[in-house]
Amino acid sequence: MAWFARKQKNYIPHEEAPLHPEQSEHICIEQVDLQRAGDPFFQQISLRWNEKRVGLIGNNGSGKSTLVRLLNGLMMPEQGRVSVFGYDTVKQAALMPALVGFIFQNPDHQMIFPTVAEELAFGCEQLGQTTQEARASALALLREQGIESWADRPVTQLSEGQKQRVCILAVLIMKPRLLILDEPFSSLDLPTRRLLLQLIHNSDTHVLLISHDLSVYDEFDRLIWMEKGQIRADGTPDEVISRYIDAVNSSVND
Ligand SMILES: Nc1ncnc2c1ncn2[C@@H]1O[C@H](COP(=O)(O)OP(=O)(O)OP(=O)(O)O)[C@@H](O)[C@H]1O
Repeated sequence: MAWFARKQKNYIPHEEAPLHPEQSEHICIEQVDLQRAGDPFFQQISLRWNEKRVGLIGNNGSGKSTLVRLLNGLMMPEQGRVSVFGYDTVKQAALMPALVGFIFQNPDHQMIFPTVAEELAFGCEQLGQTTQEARASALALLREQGIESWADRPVTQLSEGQKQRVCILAVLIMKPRLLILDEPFSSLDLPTRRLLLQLIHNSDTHVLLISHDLSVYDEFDRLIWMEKGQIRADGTPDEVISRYIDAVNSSVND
């Protein structure tokens, strides 16, 4: 939610957030109930993790997007509690935009500035930098990525993959502690997908990635498989992918 985080008027950099008595290294979903379209969807769902690279898979409608929206405060549990590193997503909702960066499938829904450098610089200004400092930080990041020549390019003239790369950089420059990506690669070719995966792996933030392309989870620490609003499996990517493929094969053969 680059756009969401960066449009917050009362943005509080998480380094300045008051210490919470329950500050923790974990992301926790505790006994959460939630309805969708008036029907119970999550019932007493619980999850807890602190691994750096976590994936989320499941068929269409299984609840992946709903689950990640609980983590950035875009949705609120009806029962139970959701906390990110000890910060309650409801009671401390104002901190979520700084703690949790969000990337959607469609970069056009996230970009709000005319040029690449402005898109990146805005996040730095939110962190308290002056306009000049923010532009210098944006240029430094573009240089580090080998794409300094993009600085003054209009974002409308970038390809989908280039836009998604800028969106990811615009979120990473704000140093969120958790980066959530909801189907970020679906319209991208293989080389761009690999480049963006590398970018994610090189960052030291916690990552939660939703993808229908199972090959992206190769180097992930943990994979969670959702089905009909429940956790069907949770383990290493190899274990969970093999169980998922078996289930898909047996449902196709039924
Ligand atoms: N805006 C909405 N209003 C009401 N119900 C919704 C809405 N969006 C999704 N749902 C319902 O919530 C449930 C979970 O959907 P969700 O989008 O979380 O699934 P998903 O696993 O992310 O699916 P996909 O892989 O298709 O993106 C589904 O039953 C869906 O019909």
